[in-house]
Amino acid sequence: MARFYDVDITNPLMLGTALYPSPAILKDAFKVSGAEIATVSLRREQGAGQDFWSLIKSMNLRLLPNTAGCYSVKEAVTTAYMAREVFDTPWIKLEVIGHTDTLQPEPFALVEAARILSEDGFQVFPYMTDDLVLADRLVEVGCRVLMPWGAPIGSGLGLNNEYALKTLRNYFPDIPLVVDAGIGLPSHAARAMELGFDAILLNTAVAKAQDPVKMAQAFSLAIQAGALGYQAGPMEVRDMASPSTPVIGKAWL
Ligand SMILES: CC(=O)[C@@H](O)[C@H](O)COP(=O)(O)O
Repeated sequence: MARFYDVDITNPLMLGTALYPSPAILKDAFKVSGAEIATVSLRREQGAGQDFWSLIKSMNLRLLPNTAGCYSVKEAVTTAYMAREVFDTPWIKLEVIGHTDTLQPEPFALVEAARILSEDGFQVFPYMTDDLVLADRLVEVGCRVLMPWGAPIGSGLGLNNEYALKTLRNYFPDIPLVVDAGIGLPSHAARAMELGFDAILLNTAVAKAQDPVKMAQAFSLAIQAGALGYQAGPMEVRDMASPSTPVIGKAWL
């Protein structure tokens, strides 16, 4: 179970709502995944029409509005205020993009926007790189959840820097950590959970799968397996072989 600000979540899979082949497939993917949280983009889905929003509403999900597509503090903060108004939630997935090709977050603007929003009562989920110092600054300005990327949005590359993700886990044992973006396969998500992450946010890998509903189920199972593996306490990895069959009594043969 993860706790985001004052909300307990039983299913650690968070799904995006973009790029699905149809609204019916989106709905079935969410259903089969058991995801409780959906991220929605006020800006991106502005043209989606009333049917899209009615569908999202009917699915009874907790919404995490995002500031996708924002490139400055001003844009992100303005979008966050609009999202709070429209969705009536203090939650905001804060994206301030700094690079058009990699969609890498702009760390300085991210911290500044997170500071402004946290001071005004928002509960900020910052989409960030996996940088330890950036994480420190975000916590200093009030973030109580961190969302480092696995890899660039939509790339499907998985966990590009496991060392950095492990470092974040070690240094922030009490802050819920979510891998957000770049996940391509269920095994990537399982691995992040094995590292002790609290949840996974993904979109493209499910929406762009040949069978999004089946893929949503695969992710759900993989995340559950990874979380159980972490909780079970994995064995210590060694460089040397160690026989798994007892050797006692071998001399008698
Ligand atoms: C939907 C959303 O918020 C994305 O910006 C998110 O970061 C997911 O990324 P992927 O599409 O790579 O899973």
